[in-house]
Amino acid sequence: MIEVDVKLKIGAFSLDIAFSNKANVTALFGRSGSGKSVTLNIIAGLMKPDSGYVRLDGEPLVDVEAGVFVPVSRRRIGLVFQESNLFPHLTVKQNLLYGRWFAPRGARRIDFDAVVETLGIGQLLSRPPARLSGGEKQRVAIGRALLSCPRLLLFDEPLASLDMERKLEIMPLIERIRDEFKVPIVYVSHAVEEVVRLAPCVVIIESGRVKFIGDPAIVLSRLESAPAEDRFELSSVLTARVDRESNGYGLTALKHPAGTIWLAGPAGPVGNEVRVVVKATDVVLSLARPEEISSRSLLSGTVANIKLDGPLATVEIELSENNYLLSMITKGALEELSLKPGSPVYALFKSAALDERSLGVRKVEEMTAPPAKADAGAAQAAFKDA
Ligand SMILES: Nc1ncnc2c1ncn2[C@@H]1O[C@H](COP(=O)(O)OP(=O)(O)OP(=O)(O)O)[C@@H](O)[C@H]1O
Repeated sequence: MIEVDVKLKIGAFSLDIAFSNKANVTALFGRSGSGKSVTLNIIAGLMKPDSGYVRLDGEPLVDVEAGVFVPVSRRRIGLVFQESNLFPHLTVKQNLLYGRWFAPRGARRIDFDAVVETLGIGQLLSRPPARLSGGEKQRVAIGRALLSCPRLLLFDEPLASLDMERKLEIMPLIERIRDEFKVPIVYVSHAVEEVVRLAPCVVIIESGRVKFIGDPAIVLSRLESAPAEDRFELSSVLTARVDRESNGYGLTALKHPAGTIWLAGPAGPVGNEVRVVVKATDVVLSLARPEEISSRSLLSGTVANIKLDGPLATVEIELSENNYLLSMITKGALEELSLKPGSPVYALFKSAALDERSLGVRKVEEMTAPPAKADAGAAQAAFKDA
């Protein structure tokens, strides 16, 4: 359990953050300059708050009023930054052992070989960091942090400097650390996909304050709590179940209470619960059920709220209880459709706009039996069902 209640003024910026969370991963999410890294630095002990406390499992790491400040070296917190910060003069193995050196003898519960195996870095042990790719460096940095047998791992945008392929390699490793090594994590990220996949709890930070805290699937999809990102970042999270494994066209039908979502790839076995991220700019609204249209996913709902911003409008659609979808359309379209709270609407988006890779189901052959006969007739029937 992490408890944070701190205030800090640095120059013109003032931070006043309070949250507590029992979940294994807490994501800190917010736009650039909102105070995520300062919060992380206070938890790590790299910055001292003006007032307040940080507690880990009830034990204060800092408590200004009580005069407690545990120095960084004694907090037993593992840090992983955007840049791996490996020691250039040490080999991978020496970098890893350096992390281990920080773990008190009695607390070395995390096994060197298990970490090397989990992170897939066995073949890199004798190399210097200069001979590693960006993704490999990050894996070693995660290993070094893990081998210090930390009580808490802090990740500050660990995937931000990597390309999509590398991100998709490392995300499952962070999931394994979360699930197998059971070290609690505080994870700073700008990426909705990372937050949704890794964290059951997100803290939305805006201008140094906590704006909302809760399940990312709810918090990120509501107008009142969605972070004030630029419009291309605004996304909703839909929770659905695999209804049918891939049809003849390789699409997977996901059952959502408001309709069917078609995903352009695998999503695991029938019944598997998945969360898909839909960008607000990808969602089209219609008053009538559209026919003969290329968009595959069609959900029905009711307009809950509307926020105007210059020539654009963000429409929040209630799909089912605690299930919302944001759509960004033009103000002109909003007026032409006479949309207002309570209006029934259909929301459409293209399967091609959904990134099935962020679900973490990568090997089609492992998850889905090949279709007995991928004939076009069966596939078209599947489409009609949708
Ligand atoms: N050491 C410092 N001295 C002065 N101001 C600082 C210092 N560190 C951070 N700030 C300021 O505090 C504010 C919050 O910075 P912070 O790095 O926490 O933002 P962030 O949310 O992590 O942003 P990003 O996503 O871009 O990393 C910014 O206005 C920043 O300029």
